[in-house]
Amino acid sequence: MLRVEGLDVQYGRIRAVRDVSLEVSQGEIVGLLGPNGAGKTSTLGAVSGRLPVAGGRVLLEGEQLDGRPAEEIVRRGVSLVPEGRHVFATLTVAENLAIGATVRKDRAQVAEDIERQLERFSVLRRYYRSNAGKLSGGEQQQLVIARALLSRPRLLLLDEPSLGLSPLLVDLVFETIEQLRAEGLTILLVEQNASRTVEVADRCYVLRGGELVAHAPRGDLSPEELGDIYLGAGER
Ligand SMILES: Nc1ncnc2c1ncn2[C@@H]1O[C@H](COP(=O)(O)OP(=O)(O)OP(=O)(O)O)[C@@H](O)[C@H]1O
Repeated sequence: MLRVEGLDVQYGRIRAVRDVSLEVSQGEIVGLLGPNGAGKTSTLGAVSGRLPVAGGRVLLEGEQLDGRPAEEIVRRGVSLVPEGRHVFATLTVAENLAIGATVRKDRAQVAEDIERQLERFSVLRRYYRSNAGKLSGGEQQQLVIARALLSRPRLLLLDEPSLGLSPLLVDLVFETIEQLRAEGLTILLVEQNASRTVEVADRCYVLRGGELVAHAPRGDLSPEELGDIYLGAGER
């Protein structure tokens, strides 16, 4: 479904991603692991059109995504849940959800999809008319995932969804990821929580210093390799 070929991403003269190639097939959960500053967020930025591609190509089902505006990429079925749970704090949960559906015209189905997300994340129903800024971190994470789903993506890009959450909420996030895959979604999951990611992902890529250093199917990343990722992260 997604093919990234020889991707380079630059911030001025800083090369954040160098010659990265990866693939995500339909129905897969693919993990993208690596320590702070490895280039994971920059890779998702380039795929989602939020950052310019300095070199290489990004293809969705064979069609070129790089060079297209971010909104068109959403319309083509790729939705990003950015790092840091960026909700619109002064808007209600309802308004935040509606923003996720702005690329769609099928209003009746949007209403059905909102209902489906409120069933999935019951806390969002409870706070539907409250300002999103009042939600806890875990609740905001549920809101940004639900908001991303409202564009009806075929490919979901998740950037560190479990970061800073309590163990119970980390469980909820990973359960949600597995549920979404069961519903037919394809997922590229950026995480520093390597041990949980290798449990759910069909395959994992490991980035370090902007370069791809490993690619392994489920079960193929050794404890030593995982340990390296953690050590590289420098915080666990
Ligand atoms: N806006 C920016 N301007 C300049 N350099 C940046 C910018 N954003 C990221 N970088 C640099 O690009 C490199 C890759 O950063 P990136 O955020 O993609 O890594 P990451 O693997 O997602 O790490 P993290 O887990 O900390 O988000 C780092 O060296 C970082 O300092």
